Amino acid sequence: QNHRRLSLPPGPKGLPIIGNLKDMTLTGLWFPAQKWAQQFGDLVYLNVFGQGLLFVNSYEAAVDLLEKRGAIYSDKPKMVMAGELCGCENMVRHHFTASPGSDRFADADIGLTPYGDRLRRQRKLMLQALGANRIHSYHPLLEIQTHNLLQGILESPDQSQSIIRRYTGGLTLLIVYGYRVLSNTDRLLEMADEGLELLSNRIAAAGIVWIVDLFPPLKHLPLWFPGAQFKRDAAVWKGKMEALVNEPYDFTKQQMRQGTGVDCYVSMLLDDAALESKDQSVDNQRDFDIRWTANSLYAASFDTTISTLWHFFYEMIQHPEILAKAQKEIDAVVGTSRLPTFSDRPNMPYINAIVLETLRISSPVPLGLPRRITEDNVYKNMFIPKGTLVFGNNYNMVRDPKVYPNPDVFNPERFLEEVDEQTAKMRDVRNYVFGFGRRRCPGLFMIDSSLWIAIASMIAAFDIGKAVDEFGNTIEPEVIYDNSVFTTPKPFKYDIRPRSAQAVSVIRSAKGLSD
Ligand code: HEM
Repeated sequence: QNHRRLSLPPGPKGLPIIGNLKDMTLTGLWFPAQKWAQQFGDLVYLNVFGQGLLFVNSYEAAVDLLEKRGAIYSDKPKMVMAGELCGCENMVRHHFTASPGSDRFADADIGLTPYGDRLRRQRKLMLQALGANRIHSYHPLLEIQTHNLLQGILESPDQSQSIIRRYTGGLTLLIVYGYRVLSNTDRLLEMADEGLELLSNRIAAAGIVWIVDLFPPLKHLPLWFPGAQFKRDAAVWKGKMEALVNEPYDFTKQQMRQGTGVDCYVSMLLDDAALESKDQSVDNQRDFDIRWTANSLYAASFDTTISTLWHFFYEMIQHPEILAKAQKEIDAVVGTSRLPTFSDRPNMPYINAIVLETLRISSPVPLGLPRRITEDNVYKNMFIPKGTLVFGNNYNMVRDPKVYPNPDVFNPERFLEEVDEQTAKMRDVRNYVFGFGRRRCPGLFMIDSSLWIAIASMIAAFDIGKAVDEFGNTIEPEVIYDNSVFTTPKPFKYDIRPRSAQAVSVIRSAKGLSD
């Protein structure tokens, strides 16, 4: 075809056969990706062993390709390792990858187009239960879970890092399954943590190119075969991933049968389904879809939430003046005799601006989750071959100095400036960090609420500053990334303490999970 003569988008030069393998980093791929964007422009193309990788670096190009041409830019990479071998095919369909045509799918999807139809069905469920008009149903749970977070930090400020991890995992288990995590050694929480570690750093990491994904016939290697370690790993990982999907889901169903459940993602959807169905039962397909979407939510919300919260702490430590200004706003609106609630939100624009700036500076999924283009395509005279993996480089977009002057500085005020409508639209960070078009993050209303209440409550209750070591020296916090998909920083030390004796009693008396 003629357009095959057009040139590919520009990018760093690769080597024969391995292509740009050496340019790929296992962690922090968004850093070189930003440099390539500055050097080569809106589209950057690389190849690894002949597999094309396209980085979409500007909002304009993301809208043109990922939204307007969504029909061919919304597929997910086929990852034999994550999907077939590790058993994640049903979950990763929306989260990381897709593996159409597997047996398990065929069972539940007779007569339907395997890819498009399932995706539409499952996204509909997620938007139904997590859409703007349902999100207020979760507010009581979010407030209670946040009180638990504050109480945990109050009792053990030195362990606030692990308390935040527990809060984040527990938050998702609570809103998705109505499951209350009451101890650090909760079994489901530990299972989920391990499953996620496997998924994002081992199984489906964006920077890792599994040899079996490049050469799918390798999946037939016998387990004992030298070099088939990936298959042995996969067999173990698969069992773990399946337990992670089934156990919490079965818990919710049991609670519902006993009449002891709370309103959560799974129970709301099962109730909706039972209302819709004539015989009051939930059909297998719906059951399957709810089960797997629920699990995807866990995976999708954990690292993203952690990333935002740790960046929030880092910025508060670096900018005591911002923390003080935020506390002043809270004291004026909420007072000091109670904690903030969602009804205070409209009256606290500065806290809102901190939430937006935290989302911007953390860009938790900096390169989006990879898509796969299903047809050859031409854009601005550049040829993009079918099968190319496509990354929406939102990390670069939220650092565009034309839209966000001094982009590397944490400055909530940028969201409070009076600007014309067009500039305000371009500055809306939610247009970037949640991705684009048909695969845009369905959790954006949830995170908007959960992040707001967590940030507002922590600012109301605590002073946060630099930690001091045993010799009295200040410890400078440092953000070091050790994840390949999300901007989750490694833990760093900080000092956190209640603002006053009154804050202590307000925190202690707030309604928590065990009340
Ligand atoms: C600050 C927090 C979050 C950020 C920045 C974020 C960002 C993203 C991004 C960039 C994508 C890929 C979109 C694309 O391909 O264009 C995504 C997908 C997704 N997110 Fe989020 N997310 C966050 C939190 C959450 C939460 C809390 C949930 C669940 C409650 C969630 C559920 C999902 C799901 C299920 C997908 C896959 C959608 C699909 O492929 O169709 N996310 N998210």
